[in-house]
Amino acid sequence: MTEDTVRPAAVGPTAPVRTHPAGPGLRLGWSVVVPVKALTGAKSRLSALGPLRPRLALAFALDTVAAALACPLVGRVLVVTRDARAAAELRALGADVLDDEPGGGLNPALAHGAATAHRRHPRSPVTTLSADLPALRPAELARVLAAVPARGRAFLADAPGTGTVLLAGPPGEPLRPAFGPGSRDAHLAGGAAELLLPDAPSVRRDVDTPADLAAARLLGLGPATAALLGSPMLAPMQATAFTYDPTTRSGSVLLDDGTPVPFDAPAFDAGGLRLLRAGQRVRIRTAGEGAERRVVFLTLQTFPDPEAD
Ligand SMILES: Nc1nc2c(ncn2[C@@H]2O[C@H](COP(=O)(O)OP(=O)(O)OP(=O)(O)O)[C@@H](O)[C@H]2O)c(=O)[nH]1
Ligand SMILES: C=C(OP(=O)(O)O)C(=O)O
Repeated sequence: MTEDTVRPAAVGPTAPVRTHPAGPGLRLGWSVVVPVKALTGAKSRLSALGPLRPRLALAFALDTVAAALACPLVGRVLVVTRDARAAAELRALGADVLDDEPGGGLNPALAHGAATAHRRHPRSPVTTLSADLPALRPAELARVLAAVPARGRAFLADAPGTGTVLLAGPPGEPLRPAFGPGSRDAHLAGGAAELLLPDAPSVRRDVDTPADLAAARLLGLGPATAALLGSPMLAPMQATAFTYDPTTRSGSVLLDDGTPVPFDAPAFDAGGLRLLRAGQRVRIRTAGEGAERRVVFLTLQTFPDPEAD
């Protein structure tokens, strides 16, 4: 079976462009449902960022929602979250916020958000949008939404091609979300059409890992994420390896003023090293202050830094 035959529902940039019969004064537009996990548990694969991780998850959501609200085809953004801080900051941007009931995780949250959107705006098509798209550009989102066929559900895979960043459907049609590992295949198997757009890298660039963050930087980060990562604590600096435990892949470095700063396995892994010896000169990035300060990225001075501008 060829790749094409296993994608019977695929549509591409030549698919008919959907238009909406918006009369004068009517603001139909897409309803965009954005799920935002409670910040304390969000983005666990970015744990190398230590205390910065929840703030980064919020910055991703702020940049995603701001870009969606700036998209000309979007009528409104409905955030689904149980996080009070995320709710307040995203509401201030102009999003509507729903509580994360029934609290069963991502798919029930999305089904709840989509059902509410259908009820409140029955003539609008509905799409989900992941909240971890810090490089999202409004014009690229418009290109994707314009390519959604008028009938049936359609989805856009994430940049690695295994997950899903967006699942869309016509007014009134339940979205039947199947997010989670391998969701691209699950949505395809469930009968949704795959959108095959060559030209929407910022919509597909979800950020789960430090390498994803480096890729998003190259596309251009939104203002909230850029401001957070531009903080002086995250600037690269030199240090000296002090301790290293190969069983836990954690240890500490000494800054050039003699201050020890710890690192854990995700920070070590982010730099691509296999081992470290006391006394080696390293290049690091740190986050947090005082006793909270820790190394979030570490590599040998001679190795490339994937986060480098
Ligand atoms: N409302 C809500 N959103 C969720 C939930 N779980 C995940 N999300 C959101 O769904 C999208 C995709 O989730 P993931 O990429 O797995 O994000 P994550 O769970 O923060 O990241 P990891 O901890 O690395 O898996 C993001 O917008 C998350 O904020 C949930 O239980 N409720
Ligand atoms: C939940 C998903 O996101 P991620 O792959 O980013 O965890 C998904 O793609 O279905």
